[in-house]
Amino acid sequence: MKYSWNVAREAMRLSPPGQGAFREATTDFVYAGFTIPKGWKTFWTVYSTHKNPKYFPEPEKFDPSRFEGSGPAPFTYVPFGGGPRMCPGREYARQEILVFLHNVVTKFKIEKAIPNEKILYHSSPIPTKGAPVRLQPHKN
Ligand code: HEM
Repeated sequence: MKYSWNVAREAMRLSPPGQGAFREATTDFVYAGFTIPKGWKTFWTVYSTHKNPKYFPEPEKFDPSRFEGSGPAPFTYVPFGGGPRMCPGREYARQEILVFLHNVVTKFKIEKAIPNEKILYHSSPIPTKGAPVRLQPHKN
């Protein structure tokens, strides 16, 4: 189910379920010209990392082929975080997403009821109208 997972990954790139997390600087460091002193709280963001055109050309375009081959460079695609505190539920989430996708796609034609529905980001992305869909069972 490589292609299905690439589709899911591209969806999580454009609309990450989690927006990032806090970290405490364990030492003084300089990032992009800013000095971050030891002990400061920092927030790493998933959303802006995923939209970096250096790593994701045409970042607004939905393109699952980005994940083919060796895929994005390390720490440029981080829906589950990275490093020692990376999401321990990521493999379970992958299985859940793929099982759900498989059942919906093989059984139904799915269509958004509100094509350009707005998404609000209250930490997690929330479709303003609840993302209603029309499902039509396949004929065969
Ligand atoms: C699409 C689904 C999910 C996404 C996008 C997601 C994303 C994340 C992110 C971004 C973090 C922070 C990682 C960091 O600070 O570096 C995290 C942490 C965590 N996630 Fe998930 N997660 C998902 C599903 C799950 C599931 C299904 C579970 C459990 C069954 C889970 C359990 C946890 C736990 C316990 C942490 C804290 C880890 C720590 O601080 O050491 N997550 N997740």
